[in-house]
Amino acid sequence: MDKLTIRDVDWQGKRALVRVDFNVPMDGETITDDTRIRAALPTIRYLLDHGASVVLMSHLGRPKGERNLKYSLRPVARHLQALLPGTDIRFAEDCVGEAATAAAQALPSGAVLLLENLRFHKEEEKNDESFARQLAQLGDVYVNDAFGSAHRAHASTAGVAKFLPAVAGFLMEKEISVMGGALANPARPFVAIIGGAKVSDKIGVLKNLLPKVDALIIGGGMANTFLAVQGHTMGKSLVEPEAFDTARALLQQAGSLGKPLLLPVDLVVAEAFAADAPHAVYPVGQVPQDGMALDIGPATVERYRQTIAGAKTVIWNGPMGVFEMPAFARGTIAIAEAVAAVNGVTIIGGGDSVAAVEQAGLADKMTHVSTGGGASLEFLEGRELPGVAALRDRA
Ligand SMILES: Nc1ncnc2c1ncn2[C@@H]1O[C@H](COP(=O)(O)OP(=O)(O)O)[C@@H](O)[C@H]1O
Ligand SMILES: O=C(OP(=O)(O)O)[C@H](O)COP(=O)(O)O
Ligand SMILES: [Mg+2]
Repeated sequence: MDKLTIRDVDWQGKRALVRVDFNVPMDGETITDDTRIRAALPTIRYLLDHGASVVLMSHLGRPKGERNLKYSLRPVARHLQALLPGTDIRFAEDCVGEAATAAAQALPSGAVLLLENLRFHKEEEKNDESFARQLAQLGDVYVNDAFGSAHRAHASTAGVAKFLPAVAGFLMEKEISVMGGALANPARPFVAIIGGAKVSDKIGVLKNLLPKVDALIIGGGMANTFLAVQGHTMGKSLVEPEAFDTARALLQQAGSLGKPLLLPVDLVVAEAFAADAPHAVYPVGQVPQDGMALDIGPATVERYRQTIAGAKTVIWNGPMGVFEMPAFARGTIAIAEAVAAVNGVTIIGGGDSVAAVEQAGLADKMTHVSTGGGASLEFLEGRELPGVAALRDRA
């Protein structure tokens, strides 16, 4: 990587302001997968071992600029304490203002302060300059270790780098080098699998991804929008009409490139978005008016499995269904098994996708488990990520 890293800084007596991606999947106050927290530990440990104090900042979920304790990072601070026993871990109720400033100033070397959710302030996602300056006041050197958020140009991922020396953490460095290496000249067939719920967020990436891959497999919430564009009734399923034009253009692009773009042929349809909702398998086109497609069906799994089995490189982001509910986890687990069995390079990324693969016990069967979903897609697209661009170039 052509960026400075934490190895290039003398940390003795300095306060490191570190952007991490602690946007972990939660069930109430329980962290259901702590991969993203554990992935930041090498950076945190290095800084502490080299005489720094560490101020951590992150977002959690999408609280839309308002303080909402449902999205508090306090449970994450407790978990971090369990992962780093013997380390002084503190928590500040706000990421800016008096509470944050006083706590940062009082922080002795060897101690860690986690700030409350950055997205409790609308200025974060707006990349507001004065908000970025307030964050910058909390440290001497800025470290970005939040690969999972590096595709966002927010105050904590980009703006803050204007006001402090800015370097990469070990996770950021590792993600960029592993993904860059594996995908620079991918062995073929190269198959991308895309699912999940951030449809309008991620659909734009597919346009640049399609020419690079040999087949594009679409499942999960993402598939519903494509099926709707093809004229199928989707009942009460997650569908994003604002993404219809992009989906239509992609179907055309796939046709003119002669690239297989695989969509579900059957779906697991539930009567409600609930773990115990009555559900049944329906062929695409027969989803009842009041039904919700919450997983791909068995015939779809079989088709996807065949394409995956022949792949030499696979990149996967986004679960095939609402895997958090066991009744709708089958498609995701079956696809995870198919990817795990591939004799080639397999990269799975995304906070929720990684949780699903961990839950299936298949994470160590993958070549690389990335902390970034949207970030890895944009990286793969060939874009320079704003969170990386903002860091200091190696001279
Ligand atoms: N058919 C579907 N309808 C609604 N939500 C879905 C569907 N399929 C998958 N999801 C949801 O998508 C979420 C993950 O999406 P996303 O955040 O884009 O993936 P990742 O975190 O892996 O990048 C999961 O919480 C899952 O329940
Ligand atoms: O969870 C994340 O991305 P992912 O769901 O694509 O893996 C990142 O923390 C970014 O979150 P955001 O998509 O709300 O900016
Ligand atoms: Mg996610």
